[in-house]
Amino acid sequence: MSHSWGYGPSDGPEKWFGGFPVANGPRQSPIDIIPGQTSYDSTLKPLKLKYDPSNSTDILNNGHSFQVGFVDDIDSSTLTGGPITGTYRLKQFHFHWGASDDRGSEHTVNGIKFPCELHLVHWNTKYPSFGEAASEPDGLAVVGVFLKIGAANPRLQKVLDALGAIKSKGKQTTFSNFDAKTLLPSSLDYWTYDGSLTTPPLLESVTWIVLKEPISVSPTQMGKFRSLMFSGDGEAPCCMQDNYRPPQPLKGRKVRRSFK
Ligand SMILES: NS(=O)(=O)c1ccc(C(=O)NCc2cccc(O)c2)cc1
Ligand SMILES: [Zn+2]
Repeated sequence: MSHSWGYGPSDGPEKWFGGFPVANGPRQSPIDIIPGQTSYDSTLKPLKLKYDPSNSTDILNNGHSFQVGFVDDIDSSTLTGGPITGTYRLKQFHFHWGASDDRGSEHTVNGIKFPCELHLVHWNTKYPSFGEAASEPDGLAVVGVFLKIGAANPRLQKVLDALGAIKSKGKQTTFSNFDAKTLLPSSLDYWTYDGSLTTPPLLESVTWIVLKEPISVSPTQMGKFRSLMFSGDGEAPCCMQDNYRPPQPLKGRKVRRSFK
């Protein structure tokens, strides 16, 4: 069965059920977060993100987005606290964005789309590897951060300046000494719910932790995201944009919040 999926009319989110039936499962992501329908949970702990800048390794165009990878064979860049128990290791971060500034995020808030959304992907160290954790209901934790149009964000610049070297699918280059913490907003207030990967294989193994406060991005910086290609060298050029899955049915799930 061909597992080639994408975001176009013939291979996009409305077509993923064919190859990945879990697409219509009970805990799919993303979702529309309706703040008035979330429950404040005073037992939720503060998020603890401890990222070691020396852990970043590379930046890769994987044909769906681009991701910055981290060394994850020791507990040096970790997520603890929040809604999770135990220690989760940072494996990579990546983004989803639109063809124009009016769309691009995967999660929405009261139906509002942001132009971009950052995902910091972590896996539960009670399992031996990311791959094994990815098939466990408590295997992954992804921190989602919204990007909102405003002043240029200097903390994004190092990432954006590297995109020229990974324009087409499969391109990869070294990316060292990047402190992922600099991408976080000042407040770590969050919403949390049980969900899934938002791309195939859509595994229902993600504890989602979506920060309430967005970080800024300028229209020019958004243009740099859109300079990437879904396509590889020698293929028909296809701009990397609108690489987001729309919100999925809540199916009775509760969304909790860490703040009053
Ligand atoms: N957009 S997302 O954060 O939900 C997301 C995070 C990671 C992945 C991912 O790692 N996909 C590749 C994969 C998935 C499961 C097992 C694997 O070995 C690899 C996909 C989506
Ligand atoms: Zn993502």
